[in-house]
Amino acid sequence: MDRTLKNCPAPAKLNLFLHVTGRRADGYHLLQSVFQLIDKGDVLHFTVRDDDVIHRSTELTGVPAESDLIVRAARLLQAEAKKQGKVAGAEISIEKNLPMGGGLGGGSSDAASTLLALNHLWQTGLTRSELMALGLQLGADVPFFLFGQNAFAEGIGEALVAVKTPESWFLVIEPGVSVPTQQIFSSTELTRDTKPVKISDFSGAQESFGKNDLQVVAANLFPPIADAIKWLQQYGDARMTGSGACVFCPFKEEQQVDAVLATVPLQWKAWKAKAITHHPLAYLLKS
Ligand SMILES: C[C@](O)(CO)[C@H](O)COP(=O)(O)OP(=O)(O)OC[C@H]1O[C@@H](n2ccc(N)nc2=O)[C@H](O)[C@@H]1O
Ligand SMILES: Nc1ncnc2c1ncn2[C@@H]1O[C@H](COP(=O)(O)OP(=O)(O)OP(=O)(O)O)[C@@H](O)[C@H]1O
Repeated sequence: MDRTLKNCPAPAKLNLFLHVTGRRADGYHLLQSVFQLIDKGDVLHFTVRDDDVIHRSTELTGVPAESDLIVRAARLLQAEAKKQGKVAGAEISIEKNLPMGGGLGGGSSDAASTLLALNHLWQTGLTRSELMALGLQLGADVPFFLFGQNAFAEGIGEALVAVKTPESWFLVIEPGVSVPTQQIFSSTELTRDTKPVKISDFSGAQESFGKNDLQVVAANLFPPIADAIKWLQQYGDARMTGSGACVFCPFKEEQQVDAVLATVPLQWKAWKAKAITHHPLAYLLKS
């Protein structure tokens, strides 16, 4: 039985497009989006404890341990372990690389990797769909990371179908602001009536498909987002991911990204990432 899992990746996602098609009675929005995994993310380390303490050994500025999605994910799974009569505790440390409030799904991916790693270490044996149901309690983006591959998402983001996406490189700009997702979704400026599309519309598109309906709202509220989009649009179809703040542009070749990366104004942090097809921890659920 493994007692440690070190260097567990928690990859980021990009929303290749994000359409808001309606609103549920509880205020959550109906979306259509394609979620793309990329080879950049946070890194988590887990060690099983002999007691039932869940301890986060890394400080995360602005995120107390009890509200950290990592700790909350561990506690949800611990409750399942307890039902099985198990004593389940863990020591967890984090290398946080993704910006918070960046639209890259960092916190959600951390939570998903925690569920995958601890389900393995504690031998709780939950299935993928059981973990996805637990994850949805933590946030609309968590089920996607547990799904394990690029997906066309509907519902509030939890109804997922695997989709093939182009082999791409991305240039990502962090505009230096943190966007509260709830503020964007609750804006009176947000349009909520984009006409529903079919997966085949996305798959059959030769060029970049759709738009991000949250972008206009976020860019108006946070001018650095508008500035980053305007700058990156010189090189292609630049757009925002999720509710922002990060902005990305796809390229076919790595050399093209490198060339543009070298010219990004110093005011922004920018990096390149490659599209990946599967979640790097997906193997934990295969056996
Ligand atoms: C914008 C996206 O990142 C796109 O992938 C997600 O829809 C947001 O996912 P998330 O960060 O996991 O979001 P949650 O933590 O579940 O929700 C944050 C807030 O965003 C709003 N929210 C979120 C998802 C959704 N489909 N409709 C919403 O209206 C709700 O007001 C909610 O209070
Ligand atoms: N482990 C965590 N990592 C990052 N943020 C966390 C974590 N746990 C809780 N949070 C809280 O969640 C908020 C949103 O963080 P996150 O980085 O996931 O945003 P995001 O990338 O915009 O996500 P999304 O694309 O899902 O909207 C943070 O501002 C922070 O308060």
